[in-house]
Formats: sequence, C-alpha cells, structure tokens
Amino acid sequence: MTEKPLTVKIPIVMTIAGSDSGGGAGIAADLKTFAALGVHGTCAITSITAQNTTGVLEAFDLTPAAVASQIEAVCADMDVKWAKTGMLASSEIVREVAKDVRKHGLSLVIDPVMAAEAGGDLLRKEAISVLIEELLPFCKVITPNASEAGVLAGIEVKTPKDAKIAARKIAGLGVETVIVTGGHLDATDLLYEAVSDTFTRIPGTFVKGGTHGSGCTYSAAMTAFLACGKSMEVAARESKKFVVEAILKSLPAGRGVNPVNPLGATLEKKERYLVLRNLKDAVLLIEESPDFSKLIPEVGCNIGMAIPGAKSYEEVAAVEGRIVKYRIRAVPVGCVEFGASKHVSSIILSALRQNPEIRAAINVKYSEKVLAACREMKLGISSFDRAEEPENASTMDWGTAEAIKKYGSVPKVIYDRGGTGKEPMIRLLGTNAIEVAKLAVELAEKLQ
Ligand SMILES: Cc1ncc(COP(=O)(O)OP(=O)(O)O)c(N)n1
Ligand SMILES: Cc1nc(C(=O)O)sc1CCOP(=O)(O)O
Repeated sequence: MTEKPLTVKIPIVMTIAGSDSGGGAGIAADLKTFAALGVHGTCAITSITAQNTTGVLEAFDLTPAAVASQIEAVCADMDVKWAKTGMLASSEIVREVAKDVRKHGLSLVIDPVMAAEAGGDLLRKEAISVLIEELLPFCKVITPNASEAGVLAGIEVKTPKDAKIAARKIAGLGVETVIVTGGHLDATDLLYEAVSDTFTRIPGTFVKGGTHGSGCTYSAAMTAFLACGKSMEVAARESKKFVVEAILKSLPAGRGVNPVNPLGATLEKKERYLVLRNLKDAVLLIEESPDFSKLIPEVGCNIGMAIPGAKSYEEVAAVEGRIVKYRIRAVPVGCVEFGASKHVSSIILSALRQNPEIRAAINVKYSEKVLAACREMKLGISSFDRAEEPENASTMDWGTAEAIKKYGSVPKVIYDRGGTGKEPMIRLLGTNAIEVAKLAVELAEKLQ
C-alpha cells in the first residue's frame, strides 16, 4: 500500500481588491504580504486601476458577476477561511462581496479603502453607506486609518481620544474588532474588541520610508496572522512590526510616493543566509590549506562578507574572535556571525560604497615577499600611508577610500606599511568570501 506523504497544511487566504498597475498597493501588496508570511494567497480582482506612484489615473471596475465568479472558482476548490477586502469601487461590488462572504462563510478583514494617498477615489461616495449597512455586519476586523474611521463613524478623528470614540461607534455597526491605525495621528494603533469592550494601544514610532500600499499591507498581514491562528492582539502587534519593516525597505520606484516592500525583510534574510554559507565554505578552504597559516599576521586574520547594499558592520559577517595560527594550522576562534568584525567590515563597507559588487575582504600578513607574490599573480595593487591619515578619521574607512581613489577603482590588493604600534597589513578584496579565500590560499602556495 502506498502511503500519502504527510504534508503541512498552510492556510489559504483571499484578497478581494483592486489591481494597482504600479505594483505598490492593492492585490500586488496583498499577495506579496501573504507570500512573505507563509500563507497561500488567492485573489478576486474588483477593479483594474491605471495607477503609479503619483496617483490613480483611471479605474476600470469589473462587473459584480466577474468578482463573484473569481470568489466562487477559488472557494469551490480551496479551503479558504480568512479573506480581506481592499478597493471595492462601487455599491454593486460591495453588495456582491457581502453576498459571497456569507455564502462561503469567510472570516473577513475589511480595509475600508476610500482613496489613494497620492490621489484618486477608490470607492464611490454612494457606496460608503452600502459598505456600512451591508458588509460591515459580516466583518470580524476592520482596519481604518484616522480619516476612514472618521467617515465610517461620522465624526472627525484628529486625536487619540477621537479614535476611541470612532472605534466604539464603528463596532456599533456590527464589527467585532476595530483597529484604528495610527499612521496619521501618533503612530500608535488602537485596537478595540467589542466583545470585552477593551482598548489596547499598539505603540509604534514614525519611520522613514515610502508608504504607498501600507494600508493594504497591514490588513493583508492581519489576515495572514489570523489565518495562522494568532490572537487578535498578537496579530495586530505582528502586523504593525511587519508594515514598519516594509516601509523601511520601501523602494524608490517612481517620482511619487515610494511603494512599501513587503518582501524586503524576507529577501534580506535570504541574503544573510547566502552570505553565511559562502563565508563558512571560505573559512573551510582556509582551514584546510596547509600553507595559509604563513599569511596570518600578529593581530590575527579575519575574512568578511556583506549582504548587498550593506551600510553597517551588522550587515557584514565575519569570524568571531578572528582566525589565528595554532602550531602550523589556521584555526577560526569562533563561528561566522554578523557583526563579528570591526576592521575587515570597515574595509568592505568602504569598498562597497565605490563598487557595490565588492562585498568581501580578508587581511593577511604584510611582507615584501607577499607583495611580490601579489605582483607575480598580476593582481591590481594600491596602498595608503597611515602618516597621511586626517585627524578623527576611521583608519580602515579612510585608508580603503584613499587606496581606491589612487587606483581609480577597487583594486584586488590594498596594503599599508604600518605606523607606530600598528602592524603593516595586506588586504585582499573581491565579490565574495570564497573568491578572496581562494586568492589568499593561492597566494600562500606561491610563497613556497
Ligand atoms: C488598487 C488599490 N487599492 C488600494 C489602494 C490604497 O492603498 P493603501 O495601502 O491604503 O495606501 P495608498 O496607496 O493610499 O498609499 C490603492 N492605492 N490602490
Ligand atoms: C587588527 C586588524 N587590522 C587590520 C587591517 O586591515 O589593518 S585587519 C585586523 C584584524 C581583523 O580585525 P576584525 O576582526 O576587527 O575584522
């Protein structure tokens, strides 16, 4: 008998929303968020907007039948429990969605999208009352910003106190949980749960970055976390964290408001993993070389590699405690870890500013013999002189930039002849750690 393999069931969720041709908001933001949070995202498109970072130019609404058909196709085949709505465009579409949500027993998160931040109506005025009367009573969670909360509650929302009043009023329309997002007030979200009549403040800080699609991303994250079984409060806290990351990683895509990047943090984790793997293999090459230990300076050696676009030493991985000489072998003291290097990471960050392809470096012992071997290998060589270092400069940062300036681009080798109490040093630079480790091992073999 063949047994069916055991598979982990991942939640299937749906977004019922508009398409943004600029890829920043609507279903584009929702599906990216679902993917980043590990749920399977499906969609029913309500309207196709001709939109970019400067605003909505035109919108082509689908017929209610076209929206219903998409929802039916997905729900007839897949086990969708949680769904969210975004741009619903018209009274007819709101009515159809209310019918379909009931028919398929969907737990619903409503993002009451009314207009795009950069300009353009996304819900006709007359549809607001239909949304309130026909869809809100079937909704578990609603995530208005201050101005949307004001429209739904029929009051002006200018202060956190107004937000509280509005949240209670919206809950009175039949909604179980209201989250007034604080992006336009004080960066604190207000979570109101009608069943217990409790308010929970979810604090945050204003962060720098593009916000186009932030409302969509937040409500999609809520949908994904709730579908994964998180409690309302945990889902609200995690969604806030997620949207802040997406804003911080927003992309300079156009001339207007930059779109958030819901996959930014996931892609950074992938890059960090690739760097650690590359670096581990590079360290292994060094450990296994019978010759490398001849190249270890008095202060020890380190090898580092940065993630693409790194700006701080925490984005550069290296060996904790450096690589030292033990008898005739090169031995890493600790594991490879981000933030483990001060000197080599400064060299990499300085080089990377001139050429983003250069992401790795290793420091090796200086001697005329080693330098001659570098010349024999026809490596591009440049240097700096510590005596010329300006006051208050960081030596590695300044020295690397100086050597690059002299050479006209990033050379493979940067050396300095040391200074008072400073050991002279040679650094090898390259695109990745394996490349520089191979270069270093070849250099060590040449010294035979
Ligand atoms: C198609 C579409 N749906 C929704 C929005 C609104 O997106 P939101 O996340 O509220 O953020 P802004 O775009 O208003 O910054 C949209 N623009 N397009
Ligand atoms: C002490 C020292 N100076 C170097 C130079 O290139 O001048 S490399 C080095 C050792 C590596 O240090 P870390 O672990 O901080 O990267």
